Amino acid sequence: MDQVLDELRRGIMRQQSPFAAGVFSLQGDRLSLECNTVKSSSKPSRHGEINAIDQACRSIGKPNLSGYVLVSSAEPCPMCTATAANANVDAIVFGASRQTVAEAGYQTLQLGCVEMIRLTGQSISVIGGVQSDRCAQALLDNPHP
Ligand SMILES: Nc1nc2[nH]cnc2c(=O)[nH]1
Repeated sequence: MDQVLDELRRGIMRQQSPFAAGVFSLQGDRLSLECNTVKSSSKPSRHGEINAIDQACRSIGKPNLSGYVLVSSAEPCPMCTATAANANVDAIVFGASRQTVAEAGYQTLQLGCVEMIRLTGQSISVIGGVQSDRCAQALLDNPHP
């Protein structure tokens, strides 16, 4: 999560929204580390998690991340959770909750990551609240304009 928070700060310095994510092996080796690029790309789908999943798949040359974990600074939205499930990640780890994302003024679809994974029927572990104070602070310090 430390690396993800560093990437979030790099994104803020590039005038991006305060979200970042990475894909790591179960041993902790990094496959990708990306920030949200919705603003610079004008594409609503360019969440940090989508960028990290895309880059991770590109780096291994296949759209399958089984054996890998998605780590995100904030609770993945349904779009990102579905993409992680499509890529067969083993687990999703996140920091700030969707309630904090909403509190900072960013749009959130009120379907939680755990509920979304349950709907997929896949057995993907979800661990929320990791370094949640630091992740929440990064959002609240950089609210939606
Ligand atoms: N988790 C997450 N929530 C968001 N809400 C708006 N953008 C993002 C993003 O990149 N990640």
